[in-house]
Amino acid sequence: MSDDQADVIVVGAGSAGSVVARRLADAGLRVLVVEAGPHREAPEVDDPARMHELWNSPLDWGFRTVPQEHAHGRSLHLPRGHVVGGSHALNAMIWVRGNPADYDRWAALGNPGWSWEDVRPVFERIDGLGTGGPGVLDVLTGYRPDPVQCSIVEAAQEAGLPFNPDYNQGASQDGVSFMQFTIRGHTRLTTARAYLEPVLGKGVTLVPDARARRLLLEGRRCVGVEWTRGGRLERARAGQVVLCGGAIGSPVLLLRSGIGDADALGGAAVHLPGVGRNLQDHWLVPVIASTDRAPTLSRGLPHTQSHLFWRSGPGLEVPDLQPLHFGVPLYEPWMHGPPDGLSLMAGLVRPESKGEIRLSDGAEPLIDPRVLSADADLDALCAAVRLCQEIIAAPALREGWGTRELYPGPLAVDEAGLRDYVRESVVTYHHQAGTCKMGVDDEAVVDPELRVHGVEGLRVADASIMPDVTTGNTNAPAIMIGERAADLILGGVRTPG
Ligand SMILES: Cc1cc2nc3c(=O)[nH]c(=O)nc-3n(C[C@H](O)[C@H](O)[C@H](O)COP(=O)(O)OP(=O)(O)OC[C@H]3O[C@@H](n4cnc5c(N)ncnc54)[C@H](O)[C@@H]3O)c2cc1C
Repeated sequence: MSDDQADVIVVGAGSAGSVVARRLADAGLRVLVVEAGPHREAPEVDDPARMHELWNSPLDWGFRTVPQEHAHGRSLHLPRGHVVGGSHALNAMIWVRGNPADYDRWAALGNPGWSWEDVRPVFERIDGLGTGGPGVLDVLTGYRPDPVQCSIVEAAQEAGLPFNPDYNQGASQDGVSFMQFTIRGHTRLTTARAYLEPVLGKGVTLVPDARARRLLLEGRRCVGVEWTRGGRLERARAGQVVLCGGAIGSPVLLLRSGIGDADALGGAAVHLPGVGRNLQDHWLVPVIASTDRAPTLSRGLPHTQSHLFWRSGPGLEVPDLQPLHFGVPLYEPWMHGPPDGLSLMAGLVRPESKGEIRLSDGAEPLIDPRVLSADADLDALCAAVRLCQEIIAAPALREGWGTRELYPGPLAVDEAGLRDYVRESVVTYHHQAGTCKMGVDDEAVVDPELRVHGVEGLRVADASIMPDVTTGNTNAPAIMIGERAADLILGGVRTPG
C-alpha cells in the first residue's frame, strides 16, 4: 500500500486492534494494519489444550519485569502475544465481561459513555450473550467439563461458596462457576480470526512481521507510522493512527515517539507525564495438591475450566479474588512433585499495587509492576491461598481424588510462612492494563473518546486505556474497547446486532 492509500493506520493486530480494523473497514475506510508478529498457521495456537507451549516461543514477546522488591527480588515473566491475534492467541480463552461496578467507576472518574449501561450493549454485540442471537465471537458454554473440574466445583461448594451458573449474566459474579470460552468447534477463536481475517484484502491491508519504531509527528499532529520489516525501514502516512499495541506495546511506542514525561525523556515532543504509569496487573499464587490418579483432560478444552469470584473480607463492594483451577500441577521451576495433581491458582483481581513502564538505554523497556508493594494485596492473596487450601481439603477432592496439599503445604505452617510463600511464588495473571489511562486528570493519556491528549490524529484503543483494571480477565474488556473506539472514530454509537 502506498502512502496515500490508507485512511487509518492501526498498530497491532491483537484483541482490540483486529476489532478496530474490521469495524472501520466495514464502514468503508481503507485500513493499514501494522503488526510486529507473524501471520501463519499455528496448530499450537489453534488447539486450546496446547497454550503452555506458547510461552517463551517466537510467538511470545517474552517480557520480563525488573527485579521485584516485594517478591524476593525475582524478575517475573510477562508473556504477550507476538503474532496476528495478539495476546488472544496466547491466552486461556476465558470470557469474563467484568463487574458492572468497574465500568460505572470509569464513568464516575470523568469518562462519559463508559458506564455499564453504556458498554453492556457493546458486549452483547460482541458475544451475543442474552440477546438470543449470535455475536461475532462464539462463547462456549454448556460443554462437558473434565471430571476433576466437577469435583473442584463441588469441593468449593462444600467449603461454603454458592454455585454461580453464569458469572457474566447472573445477578452477581460471586460464587464458583464453570468458565465460558472463546472457542469454536474445539479451536481457539481470536478476534483476528473472527473479525480481521474476513476483511483482509477487502479494505484492510495487513503488514505482518512489521515492528513499529515510532509515530511520525508534524508538530502536534500524528501523520503516520514508521516500522522495520525484514531489516528495512518502512513508513506510511494516514489521516488517523490508532495505537492497539497493548498495555506494554502502546506506552513504549508513545515514549519512543517523544510523547511522555518530558523530564524522564530529556525533552518531549508532547509532555504527557502519565504515559507508562498506572501499570496494574492481577496476580496468582499456586496452591498445588497431588491426586491418587491422573485427572483425565478433554481434547479441545483448556486445562482450566472452573474459577470462582469471592471476597477476602467483609465490606468489599465487589469480589477481589478470582482463583482459577487447573487439572494439572503447575509447579514453579523450584518446586518438585509427582506428575498427577491439580492446581488452584489463588488469584487477586482488585490490586492496589501500581507500577510503571519506562524506556531503558537498550532495546527492552523497564517494566516495574511493583507487585505486592501494597500490604493490602499481600493480605488478600493470603486469604485467597487459605480459601484454596480449604477447597483442596474438602471431601469431594480429599475423598474423591485423594488430594494431598504439596504447596504451600509445610512452607505455610504459620502466617509468616504463608506471607513468605506468597512473595516467593507470586506470578502474573497476565492482565496488564492502565498504562495509557483514559480520563481528564493530569496523568490521563487519552480523553474519554480515546484521543491522545495534546496530539491530533492519534488514538489509543487497547487494555492500556483502562483507568482501573477490571474485576476478572481482561480480554473481553479489551475487545469492548476496540468496538467503542471504532464507534467513536465513526462518530456514533451503534445499537446491538
Ligand atoms: C498467557 C496469557 C493468558 C491470558 N488469559 C486470558 C484469559 O483466559 N482470558 C482473558 O480475558 N484474558 C486473558 N489474558 C489477557 C488478554 O489476552 C489481554 O488482556 C488482551 O489480549 C489484551 O488485548 P490488547 O488488544 O490490549 O493487546 P494484545 O492482544 O496483546 O495486542 C497487542 C498487539 O500489538 C502488537 N504490537 C505491540 N507493539 C507493537 C509494535 N511496536 N509494532 C507492531 N505491533 C506491535 C503485538 O504483537 C500484539 O499483536 C491472557 C494473556 C496472556 C498473555
